[in-house]
Amino acid sequence: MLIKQVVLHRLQMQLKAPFATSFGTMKDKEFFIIEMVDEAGFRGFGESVAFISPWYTEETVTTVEHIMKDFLIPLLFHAPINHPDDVSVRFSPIKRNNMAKAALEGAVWDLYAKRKKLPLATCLGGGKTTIDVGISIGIQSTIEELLRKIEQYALEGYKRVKLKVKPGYDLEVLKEVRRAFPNLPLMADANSAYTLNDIAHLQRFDDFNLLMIEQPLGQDDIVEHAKLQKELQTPICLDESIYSLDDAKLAIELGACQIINVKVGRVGGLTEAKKINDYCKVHNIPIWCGGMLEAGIGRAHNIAVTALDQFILPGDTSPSNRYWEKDIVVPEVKMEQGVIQVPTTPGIGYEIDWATVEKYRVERLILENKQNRIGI
Ligand SMILES: O=C(O)CCC(=O)C1=CC=C[C@@H](O)[C@@H]1C(=O)O
Ligand SMILES: [Mg+2]
Repeated sequence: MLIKQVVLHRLQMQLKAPFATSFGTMKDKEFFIIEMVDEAGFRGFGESVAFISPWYTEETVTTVEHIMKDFLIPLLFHAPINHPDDVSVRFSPIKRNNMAKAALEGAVWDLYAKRKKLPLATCLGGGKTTIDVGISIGIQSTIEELLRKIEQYALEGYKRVKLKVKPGYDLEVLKEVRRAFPNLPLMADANSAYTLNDIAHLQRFDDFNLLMIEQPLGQDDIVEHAKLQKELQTPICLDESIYSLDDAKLAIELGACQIINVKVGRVGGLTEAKKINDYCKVHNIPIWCGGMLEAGIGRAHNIAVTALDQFILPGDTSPSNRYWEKDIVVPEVKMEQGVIQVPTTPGIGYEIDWATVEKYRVERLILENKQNRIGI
């Protein structure tokens, strides 16, 4: 296929409720929808996940725009693409900038699946018909409020609860949550809020029967995580430290984690996520799909990748109404009894709700392929 046009729609959507982590609070989400048109008139869609500030990774909405527009899209226009797996090879001269790469690669995968008239999950090799859903709860102003939220989400059917923790908002919170919900599948995400000086403190997390503790130390601390894991009973799950299959290999080999959170944007796309799936399957490391407060298109990509077989644990891909008054896809992503159905229609399996896109759009950029090459 030959990419003829890419339209970048920059959207700004208000979250239903602010989301607080150890690194800051988000009230709304700004991102790009990538609309990609091929020579046959098929349209594929991707979504960028970087935040407005570089507090989760170094990328931002503005760096994603710059890298896509000035470097990656010209590479895509350069020559036809035989298979979406070729995109990461085409992008390899550009260092990192994984979220920019993944946004475009996701649109190529959707295009490819639509041309094949197959669901995206099927094209990736995923066989699940439903995916298990967990929820990530931001830092709350009081423990009472947190307990009330957990009760509500448990009633809605979520299969596990992830709490955000940070120094000063951890042991007491976990103790109260465990007291109120002794059997709840529970985990904690620290977003790098601790250091190796906190080993004794982190050992106290072992009292709460957590499924895992996510990213306790810094993103570059793979060796330190290996040291910490030796001192903890609770399995460590890495998030911010894993940018690629190579990072996953290193972390597993060093014993830095027992579980991996795979975010498609962070690892540079669906092809890399699939490689991590296959490697972790061989090495018996359970994985799950993390979230970046996505709107419907990113959510659809997450559902498709979670259909792969090593995505054993419930992910953070919750339904649309968890975050948005109105999502940008129809139908919206729905959860029933803690599961989301994997779509069976071609591509991402959701239609774009253009009226809603226009309502939230703050900028639109149309890039045409001026190279008059012959497509396949
Ligand atoms: O529901 C989601 O989309 C996941 C939310 C979530 O936990 C996260 C979103 C963005 C950055 C982090 O705070 C974080 C995570 O670390 O997994
Ligand atoms: Mg995390």
